[in-house]
Amino acid sequence: MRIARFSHQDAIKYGIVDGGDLVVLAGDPMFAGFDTTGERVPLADVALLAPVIPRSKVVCVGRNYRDHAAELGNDVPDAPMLFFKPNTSVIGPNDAVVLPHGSEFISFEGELAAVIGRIAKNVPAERALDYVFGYTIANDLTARDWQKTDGQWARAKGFDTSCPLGPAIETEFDLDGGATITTRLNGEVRQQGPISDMIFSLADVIAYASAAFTLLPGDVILTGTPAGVGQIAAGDVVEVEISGLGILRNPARDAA
Ligand SMILES: NC(=O)N[C@@H](O)C(=O)O
Repeated sequence: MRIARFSHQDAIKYGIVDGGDLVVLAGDPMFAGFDTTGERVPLADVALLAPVIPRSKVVCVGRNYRDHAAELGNDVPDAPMLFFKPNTSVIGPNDAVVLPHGSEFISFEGELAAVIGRIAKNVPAERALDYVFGYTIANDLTARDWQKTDGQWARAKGFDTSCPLGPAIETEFDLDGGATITTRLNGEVRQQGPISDMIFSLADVIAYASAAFTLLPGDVILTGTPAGVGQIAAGDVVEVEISGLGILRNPARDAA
């Protein structure tokens, strides 16, 4: 089932994608279940939004693909290397990435994202995927220069608009189905890597994270990026495609 969050006639709604239409849901499916209102809205008539605004946090994993760690001259970690992005960094499909003043190098990083559906604390890896509501696409935009100079990654990873999510949440996505992440910059393929290359599985990451902090319904986990990251500039368009989840497209512009 593919679930979208969208604006239509000045209202924010949730809906199940059904061909070219959205079957409107009575409320936020994460909290209100899947009752529908019976209303159908053409997809062409709506503006897709980020499929979820994380309740508390976006948890990210760094250097979870060997080839990406290597391309930046980094070793792979012994355990999932976690960092956060604030929910104020989240934007939706087609929203502009605003390149922050003061950074000379914003990099795209295409990633698979998981949306947590139940409160998760001290969850063992064997049961971790039971806590996943669904899957979507993310772009872990990074101020590479601040990442080097600041020491801590709060600014480099958390600036406004640094976390595009979308286009929708897929509740039936096969993690072992051979999906690949493809990132295109202005139509040119820059990243292409199978999610099977992840060093730490999503289940490992949920178990590791939930041992330290509680994951809430609506929290999002970014699972790392494969090799091929690069700079994005004003006027560019970046697309991240994951087979089975669609395409997340975002233009970039300079801050006013
Ligand atoms: N270099 C860097 O920040 N990478 C991480 O975000 C990652 O590995 O996905």
